[in-house]
Amino acid sequence: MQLFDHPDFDDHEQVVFCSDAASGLRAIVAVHDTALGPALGGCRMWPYTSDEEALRDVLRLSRGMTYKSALAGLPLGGGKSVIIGNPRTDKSEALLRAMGRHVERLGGRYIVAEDSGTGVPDIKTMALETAHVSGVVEKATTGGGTRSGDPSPSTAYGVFVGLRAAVLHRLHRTDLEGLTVAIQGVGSVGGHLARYLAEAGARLWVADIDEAQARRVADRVGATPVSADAIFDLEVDVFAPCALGAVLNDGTIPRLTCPVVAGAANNQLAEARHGQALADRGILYAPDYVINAGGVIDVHYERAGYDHGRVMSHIERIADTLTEIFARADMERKPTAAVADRMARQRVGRAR
Ligand SMILES: NC(=O)C1=CN([C@@H]2O[C@H](COP(=O)(O)OP(=O)(O)OC[C@H]3O[C@@H](n4cnc5c(N)ncnc54)[C@H](O)[C@@H]3O)[C@@H](O)[C@H]2O)C=CC1
Ligand SMILES: O=C(O)CCC(=O)C(=O)O
Repeated sequence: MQLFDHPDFDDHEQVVFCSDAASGLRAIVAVHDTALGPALGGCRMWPYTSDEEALRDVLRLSRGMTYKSALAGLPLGGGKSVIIGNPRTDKSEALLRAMGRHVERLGGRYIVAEDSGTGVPDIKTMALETAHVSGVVEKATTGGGTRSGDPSPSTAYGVFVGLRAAVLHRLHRTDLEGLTVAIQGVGSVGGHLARYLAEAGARLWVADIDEAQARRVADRVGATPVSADAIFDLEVDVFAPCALGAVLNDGTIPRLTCPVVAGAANNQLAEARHGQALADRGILYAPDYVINAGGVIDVHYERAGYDHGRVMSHIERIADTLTEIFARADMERKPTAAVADRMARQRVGRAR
């Protein structure tokens, strides 16, 4: 397995392979860049079929976090971790505590939070061994209620305001009444996004490999459930990928007829060239790490002093950042993803 010469290595500051024989933990922590601050990023648990697949995922995810925090204007660097295993069957207190001890050994260079396959209780278990966690504290909302440490509702809100900005730019529409949206993956973020969109009057189609979950969300928000494969072929205004990565690839892009792709999933482009492939088809792509920054904004304020109103207005600035990226991409005739990458690298470069 390549490491320093890995195509996704991208000068990572530190990559740590973690194991714990007693609990069966096998994990990788990737710290991409700490120029702007400590590397904050979620811990994904997934039954990777090879170590190589896990390494590639964590390297791409952690670089994405550097760019995400940079363009969200946060004093944070980029990192991420993956646990190799099935979150339904392989999770145990011993395994999560072992992961917490590995995070603690990094001395605060990496701060762990939730991602696919981990939730608030898991991060709370890690917190028994390390203080370097976020996404765990119950927070008061402006409506007078409370919200758990789970950043997913904030991520979904950011995707919602970002999607609105993309629709305004590409379709010149200021309201979402009757807008048609296909959501791929209706777990934590996709489920909340469906609610925001339904409340705004959008017509929704939802798909999930967990078909019961797709039906539950569809019933709740009045959407139409479709199969996980059919979601790419719908004639809709917006395709919102909210499952896992590499969903925009040589096989799927030719099937899309929507003018806008705007969703929460990390690493949506299988390869950088797929940003150009979308632009060639006239599809406006909202770069993933820009539109899905609501979660990292939320967990940042959890550590820096939480004020729900301030968090929401910071998240709403995602729309301004996207609008700037779309305008520059139009002007320079470049894919939006390439423009966003350049802006993020400039911000990190200035911090260095
Ligand atoms: N949770 C958060 O706050 C944030 C999440 N993200 C990203 O958003 C994505 C979704 O995250 P969560 O909602 O937290 O994860 P989740 O695990 O709660 O939900 C993902 C859903 O997608 C479904 N799924 C997986 N593969 C699928 C496929 N091929 N077709 C259809 N459905 C499929 C799963 O069954 C699951 O219901 C991930 O890529 C994550 O990295 C990004 C920023 C923050
Ligand atoms: O949402 C989180 O749990 C923290 C940030 C993160 O990992 C992400 O944005 O992918």
